[in-house]
Parts: sequence; C-alpha cells; structure tokens
Amino acid sequence: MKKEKHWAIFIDNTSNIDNFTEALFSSAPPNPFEPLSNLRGSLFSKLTLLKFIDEESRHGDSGISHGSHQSLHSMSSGEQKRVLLSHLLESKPDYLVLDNPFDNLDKQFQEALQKQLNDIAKHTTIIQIISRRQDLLPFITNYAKLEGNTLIEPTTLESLTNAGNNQVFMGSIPQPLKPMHFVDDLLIQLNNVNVSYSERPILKNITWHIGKGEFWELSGPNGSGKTTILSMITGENPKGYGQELYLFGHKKGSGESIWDIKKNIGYFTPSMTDKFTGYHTLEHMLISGILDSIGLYVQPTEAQLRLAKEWLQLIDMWHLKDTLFHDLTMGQKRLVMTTRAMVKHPLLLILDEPTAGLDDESAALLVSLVNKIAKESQSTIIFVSHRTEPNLQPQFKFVLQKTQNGSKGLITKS
Ligand SMILES: Nc1ncnc2c1ncn2[C@@H]1O[C@H](COP(=O)(O)OP(=O)(O)OP(=O)(O)O)[C@@H](O)[C@H]1O
Repeated sequence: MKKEKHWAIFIDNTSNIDNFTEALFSSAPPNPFEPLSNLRGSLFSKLTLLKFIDEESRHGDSGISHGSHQSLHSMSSGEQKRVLLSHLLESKPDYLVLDNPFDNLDKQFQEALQKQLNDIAKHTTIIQIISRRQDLLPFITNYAKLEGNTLIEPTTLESLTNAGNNQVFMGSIPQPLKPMHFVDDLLIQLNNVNVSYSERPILKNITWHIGKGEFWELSGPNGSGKTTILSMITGENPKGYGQELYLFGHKKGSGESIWDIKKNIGYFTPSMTDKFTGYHTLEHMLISGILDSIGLYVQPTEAQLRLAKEWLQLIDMWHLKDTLFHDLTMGQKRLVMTTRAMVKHPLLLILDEPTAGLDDESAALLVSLVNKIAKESQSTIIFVSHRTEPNLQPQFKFVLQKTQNGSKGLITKS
C-alpha cells in the first residue's frame, strides 16, 4: 500500500484561504500539491456547509441529510458537521481538505473525528487547514504556513506557531454615553424551564439565575441546547411563553416587546460579520453600535466620535479608523465586533464562540479584551465556547449535560 503524504497548512489573520483552496481544486494546484491535479478531492468547510444549507432553503432539500427528518438548517452546528463529513466520505475522494475541522465540535466528537481521520488517512491524502496548534492531527508530518497567498515551508513546526499574545490594552474601558440602569441584582431568571422540539426533549428543568456584573461561561456538548438557551435569554424563542422565564425584570409574555429585551443586550457571534458586507469604516462601525444600526446613515455627534476614538485607541486600532471593516483581518474584525457589542455597556454581553476560526495569537488577544471588560464594567457576560480558552477568567460556569430526557444544567464556580 502506498504511504499517503499528509499536510497541515497553518493559517493566521493574513492567510487568503479562499484563494488557496480554489487553487488546490484547480487543474493546476500550487507547488507542492501538483500530484493532486488529476485526483478527486472534497472540501470539508463552513463554506461547503453553507452551500448545502442554501440549496435546502431554495429547493427544500439539501441532498445530504438523507435518513434524517430534520432540516440541515435547524441542526446544531456539530450535527451539521457530522452530516457533511459522512456525505463527503460517501463519494470516496482521493484527497480531503479539512478547514479547521475541530471548530464548534465538542470533545467527544473531536476524539471520534480524530480516530475516523486516522483511518481515512491510510488511503486518502489529508490536507488540514489549521489555526490552533492544539488541533494538529498526529499523523501529519508535513507543514506549511499560508501567508497571504504564499505558502512558506518552515524548518520546524515551532517556527510556525505563535505561543500566544502578550499585548496589554493601554487605558481603561471607555464609559458609555448613556449608562443603563437596572435596579434588581438579578438580570435573568430561568426557573425549571423545559424545551422540546417535535416531542424530543432538549432542555430539562433548567434553573439559571444570572446576576448583574457576573461573568459566565456556557458550555456543553454539541446539540445539548446552548443556542436554544441563548434564544430563550434573548427573548427570541417562542417556547419561552408560559414558562418561569424572567428577562430584565419582566416575565416572558407579559407585554414586553422583543426590542424592550434586545436593547439591553450586546451580542456577537462570528457569523454576524457576514451582515457587514457593506463598506463601512471602523469609526462608523463603532458608532453604529451606539445607534443599534447596521450602517451609519446619520451625521455622528461629537460625543459619539469621541467615544469611538477612545475605544479604537484602547484596542490599538485608532490609526485604522478610516479603514474599511471589509479590509480588516479576521482577528481585527472580531476585536471590532466585540468592542461594538460592548460600546453601550449593555446590561448583558453575549459572546457566542467568538474565537472560532482564530489563530492562537488573535484568540488570546480577544480573550484578554473580554477579561478586561469583565473586570472594569458592570456588564454581565455570557461567553459560549467549546474550547477551553487558557486565559479566560469567568467567575461561574453553566455546563449543559445531555440526558435522555433533555439536558440538565450544572453550575460551578471558577
Ligand atoms: N427548530 C428546531 N427543530 C428541531 N430541532 C431543533 C430545532 N432547533 C434546535 N433543534 C435541536 O435541538 C438540539 C439543541 O440544539 P442547539 O443548537 O441549541 O445545541 P447547541 O448546544 O448550541 O449545539 P452546538 O454546540 O452543536 O452548536 C439539537 O439536537 C438540534 O438539532
């Protein structure tokens, strides 16, 4: 049996991944991937997944969730990845390109996927596009780094990866223009909340009291209901009606509008950056956060401009104020979006897997900004993550544990 040659391509903020994957699948792949030119490859990536979801929304069937009655769109992110991988493997490709395959996956699935890839690697070339050093597949012995559009072959693995980030943010968190006041100590209360979908229990007797100024980490395996719980807290899930759910002092369904709830919340999840495809400058992006709009269509006031400046100085991006958001690196975009979600000092800041897809250095920088916000503001933070971010300093953890009757919640103190 011929021995397959596997590769890890390390990426960072500068890497042009789309160009690289396009070139790999072209009739003339770049050096040293020329041998792939006449072979059949498959791409396991978020983009491939989005194409199938789009197909499903237009034609009613993604073509890949056979056997399942559930739409691809309504599956949790881990479930979607499972379905995609088994679909890609059905066609027995000669090579498989995996774009950050472990992102959004729980530990159990990560281990199962690693085992599965170990087997596949015996007969299929694997090219792993990788941001975090800890994700490296153990059977891979060839490495390169993608800088912009250029592949660089290093001398050692160590020379490829950044240990972390030592940047210290200079100055304090800027104060909001209009502080939000809330008298109670408890912002959110879920008392014995239950959620089922098509009679399948998802959440079972969830009791969670979230206080002012607290810093929580929310975790749990794929499909355990993290997104569902967040949709209860943001007031978006109609299954919250008739339950013991109190959001910012109002019982869910007691006449408050979705806007009454949402005005108290700053929210960031990486897919939100897709909404900002327009050409907004950084300065305008931050000001639009104060106004809760997606672009900026009014003349900003002096006070708004001053506040935007303070935040941009804090994250060391003031010199980029006139740069288009579109032209930033991924790590910079995440810092700006987190800052934008925080600019009003919302009562509650929700960060949903904000480090997914970031390299080690950018993730460490984002985590230190979140720690700083937690220390220096009165905002409550919920940080959702599958990865244990080494330096994250939450006070409390809410862990969902799957059972046959739906997930239960376990609270621990850090
Ligand atoms: N609209 C829906 N219809 C049917 N099932 C749904 C719907 N929305 C969510 N589910 C199911 O509820 C379960 C919990 O989903 P949820 O997205 O909350 O999990 P999660 O913990 O966020 O998962 P992940 O870590 O994979 O993102 C999953 O099994 C999902 O398939």
